[in-house]
Amino acid sequence: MIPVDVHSPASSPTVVHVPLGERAYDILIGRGALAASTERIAALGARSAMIVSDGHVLPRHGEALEAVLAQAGLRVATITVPPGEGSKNYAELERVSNALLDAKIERRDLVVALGGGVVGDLAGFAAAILRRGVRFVQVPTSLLAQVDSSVGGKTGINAPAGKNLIGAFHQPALVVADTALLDTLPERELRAGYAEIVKYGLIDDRAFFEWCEANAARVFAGGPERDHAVAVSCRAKAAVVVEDEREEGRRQLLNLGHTFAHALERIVAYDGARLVHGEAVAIGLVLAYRFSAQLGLCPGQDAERVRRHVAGLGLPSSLAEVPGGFGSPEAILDAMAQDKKVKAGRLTFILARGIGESFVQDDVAADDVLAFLRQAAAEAVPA
Ligand SMILES: NC(=O)c1ccc[n+]([C@@H]2O[C@H](COP(=O)([O-])OP(=O)(O)OC[C@H]3O[C@@H](n4cnc5c(N)ncnc54)[C@H](O)[C@@H]3O)[C@@H](O)[C@H]2O)c1
Ligand SMILES: O=C(O)C(=O)C[C@@H](O)[C@H](O)[C@H](O)COP(=O)(O)O
Ligand SMILES: [Zn+2]
Repeated sequence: MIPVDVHSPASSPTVVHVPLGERAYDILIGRGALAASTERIAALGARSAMIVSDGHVLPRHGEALEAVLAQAGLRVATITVPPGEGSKNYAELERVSNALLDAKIERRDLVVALGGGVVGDLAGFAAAILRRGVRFVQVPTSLLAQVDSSVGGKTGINAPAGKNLIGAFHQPALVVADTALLDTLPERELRAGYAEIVKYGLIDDRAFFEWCEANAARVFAGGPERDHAVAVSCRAKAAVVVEDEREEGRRQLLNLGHTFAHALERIVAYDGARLVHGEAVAIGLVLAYRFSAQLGLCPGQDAERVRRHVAGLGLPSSLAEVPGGFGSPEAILDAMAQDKKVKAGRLTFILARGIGESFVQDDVAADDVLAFLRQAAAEAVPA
């Protein structure tokens, strides 16, 4: 089964349906999607909702969401967490869970995540474990969250040992990706989110990568290209999730670049002032292609083309660009041992035979990884 676009009259949101049986849901995409979602939310039949947001997003978009929820007939409570990756931890999970219990949120009520991927992952995980599973709605407000984290049901928090190591699969009941909410997103976060867009081209859609090369500036500027990129990304992600919801096979492709990225995020101790997730992914995508080229799997020109595109947009593309340093090749390899794709102690990487031709490679030799990391570490920042 593949996700289905439901055609609607002009100016209505684009609807991508995610056909996951009893866990099926819709993604509403476009400017004004939030205001247009009242009936959909009312149809979920909840009595109460608790908005989980952060201190940057709530003051900008909280009122609009509260109005929609109230119009849908829901009683509304709110909790905020500090902005940034540091909130994906046990302490915030406990605080959010207790707030949900204090508000007497029941299984059929709604946890509504209003924010970027941090809020979505944290609130989604709280919903997954509260009363052994409460419904939740994603209202993603960062580009990254609209194109990736709000779809697919991966929820969780970080552990000192590694990224997203404590979590659960818990699908949302609805995703409302109102692209107008991105108008307040800082430029750095917009760029970081773009890394997860171009990832879909690199995974299996060369034509979309070429579209990205031609249109990245317009995606940053807003307008129809941005909405198009969000819709293409959601469709691409939904197609993979529908095929392999719990990441036993093909879904691992969505992890392209992430074995490197998550290791770097642990090394910077989830300090977004140094590196945010999308920036780590940008470096990881370039390294995954360069590693593939070093192993003789991928033409060097393709790896260079990926690097040029990423670097040309002002995203970091090398280890040397990790602010404050990346530790050492050995530290990166050590962090990779906690990757969730590890099987029987052996590393799995997403590698590529070319642009749009990625594949899952189990049993990658640690010596090959270390040799590559040593070479990548020795290089200066590329021109
Ligand atoms: N579950 C998944 O499938 C999945 C996929 C990709 C990434 N992730 C996770 O997502 C997280 C990264 O998400 P992110 O990049 O959205 O980070 P984020 O949630 O920290 O948001 C980035 C920053 O932008 C601010 N912000 C968000 N929306 C805004 C808006 N409209 N206006 C003004 N400020 C706004 C936030 O307050 C924050 O400071 C990471 O933890 C990553 O692991 C999860
Ligand atoms: O949805 C997925 O599957 C992904 O891998 C998407 C990634 O962009 C995302 O960063 C995800 O959270 C990584 O998952 P993890 O299982 O490697 O923690
Ligand atoms: Zn990611």
